[in-house]
Amino acid sequence: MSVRTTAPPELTVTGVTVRFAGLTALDAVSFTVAPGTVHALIGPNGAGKSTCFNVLSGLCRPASGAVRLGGAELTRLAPHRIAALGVARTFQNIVTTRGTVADNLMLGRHALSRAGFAASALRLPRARREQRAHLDRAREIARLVGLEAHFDSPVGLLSYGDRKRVEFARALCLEPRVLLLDEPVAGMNAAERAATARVVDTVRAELGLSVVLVEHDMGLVMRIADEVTVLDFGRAVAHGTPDEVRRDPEVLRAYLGTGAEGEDAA
Ligand SMILES: Nc1ncnc2c1ncn2[C@@H]1O[C@H](COP(=O)(O)OP(=O)(O)OP(=O)(O)O)[C@@H](O)[C@H]1O
Repeated sequence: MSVRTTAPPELTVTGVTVRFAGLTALDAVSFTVAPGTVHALIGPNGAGKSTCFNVLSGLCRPASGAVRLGGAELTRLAPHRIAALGVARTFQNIVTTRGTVADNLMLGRHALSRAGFAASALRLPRARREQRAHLDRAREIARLVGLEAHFDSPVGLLSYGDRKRVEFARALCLEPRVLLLDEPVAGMNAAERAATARVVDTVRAELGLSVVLVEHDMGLVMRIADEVTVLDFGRAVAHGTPDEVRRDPEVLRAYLGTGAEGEDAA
């Protein structure tokens, strides 16, 4: 079974530029995600956070720049190759409404399956053993994210917060070394947000992975991030700990705009 126990490699983003027609969505953006840390990408609407996630996960090819995971070059690889190298992502909008929690998590395990379709279809002993091991691991991951009691429940019957957690667990089922979380608490109530923050702490501690987080909820970012990169109009305008970026004049300017005193900063 593919369970990684060593520390994740460093994820480095160097001079990444993305252009859409005349618009520069990312302008020579660089940052480093240290092994085993939670690194948040924040910034106002349109700053380039989603574009950056799309580059990291292979959905968008940069015009220039590089993304590396340890010694492996990820730049311009197809999404499934990037996932196989250990970078899994969640999506902001939940697409999962069909099947049980177990079914959805087993879809995540499918990419790791070695037995092959024919062996599984013929129910050969090796394939059965492998299926059993994957199911056990999926159940273990459901426990980590607090979904064990719902393991056999249809996803469509779960609360919004639980369905977001299914998406989280599905990404974890790929046994990533780096997990990209796209707005994991968007639309959640306060209790669900607090529960998700605890889950991020738990998976980081128990699985030892690095997390890259895009999130508008500043309370969550300040509570769980070790490092923050602030994007504004496609440029990385600040890096630092949550406390450092909170006090950075460039960050205040990006969020409030010049002369826009009194606007909401989040
Ligand atoms: N496929 C695309 N084609 C053209 N322009 C795009 C495309 N995707 C993003 N953009 C533009 O690139 C810029 C960065 O967008 P992006 O979605 O990355 O920002 P964001 O920080 O994620 O914003 P939000 O917080 O609103 O999700 C925006 O001006 C956006 O309109």
